[in-house]
Amino acid sequence: MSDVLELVDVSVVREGRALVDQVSWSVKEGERWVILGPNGAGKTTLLNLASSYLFPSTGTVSILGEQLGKPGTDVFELRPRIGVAGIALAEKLPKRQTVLQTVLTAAYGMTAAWHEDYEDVDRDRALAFLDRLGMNEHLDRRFGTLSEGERKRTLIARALMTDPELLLLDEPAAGLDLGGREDLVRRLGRLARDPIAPSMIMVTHHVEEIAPGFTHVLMIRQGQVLAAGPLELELTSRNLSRCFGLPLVVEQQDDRWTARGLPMR
Ligand SMILES: Nc1ncnc2c1ncn2[C@@H]1O[C@H](COP(=O)(O)OP(=O)(O)OP(=O)(O)O)[C@@H](O)[C@H]1O
Repeated sequence: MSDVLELVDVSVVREGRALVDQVSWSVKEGERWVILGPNGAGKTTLLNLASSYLFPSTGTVSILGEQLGKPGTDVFELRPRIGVAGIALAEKLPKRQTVLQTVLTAAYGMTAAWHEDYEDVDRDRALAFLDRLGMNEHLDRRFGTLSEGERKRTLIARALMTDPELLLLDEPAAGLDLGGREDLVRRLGRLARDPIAPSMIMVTHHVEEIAPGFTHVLMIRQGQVLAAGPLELELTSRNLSRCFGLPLVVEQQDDRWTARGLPMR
């Protein structure tokens, strides 16, 4: 299996502080990774490196075989090969655009609808992804009027539009109610178990949001990797407690994970 993402001794330094500190990490084709860590740990910084929007201060980052900053690597050719669904993108998308237009514009690497002559094949693809994400009843709704859950599902459909080789999800279940979260976890699970779906990296704050089909976890604290490897080996009470800095018990049941703090004495 080839490397979809490879970080070697990567640091990102801002104002004299390492937001990501000497991180080495590799993601192979077909793997589905979860990044866990407390607020400010460096999760989004890792995702920004993986999306080619941030370059490391030191160390090397290679995405889909292309090393960032190396002569010959063109990030504008690389970016359409990476699907990104996150809050930062949602803020850039026009609120008056319909759900269908929001997904269709991704086929042309744009955020806004410039022209209406999209090809039927693109329209069919957009409709198929929206159906898969349970959005086919909302095709003509304006993006700005969607609920948090509907917005999140639209963004994932949009991220899939360019047929990416790597899919990056930044807290896809944040702000969802219990039903919305469970619906999204089921849909992400179906995507994660699809052998032709892209390699995936998802940032989350909660182990309950890890969908069945995810294979690996990276735990980060204060910019440093505490654990990285297969979920079954690394998502342990010991590692999670070290990561979040308090005693936690993690359990797995029927392909789902839960975590809780131990009572105070
Ligand atoms: N441009 C910057 N200059 C200085 N500090 C920054 C900059 N960008 C981010 N930081 C800091 O770097 C640290 C890591 O940020 P990052 O957004 O990667 O964390 P995170 O793990 O995603 O956090 P959260 O869970 O709160 O979203 C934080 O302390 C943040 O305040």
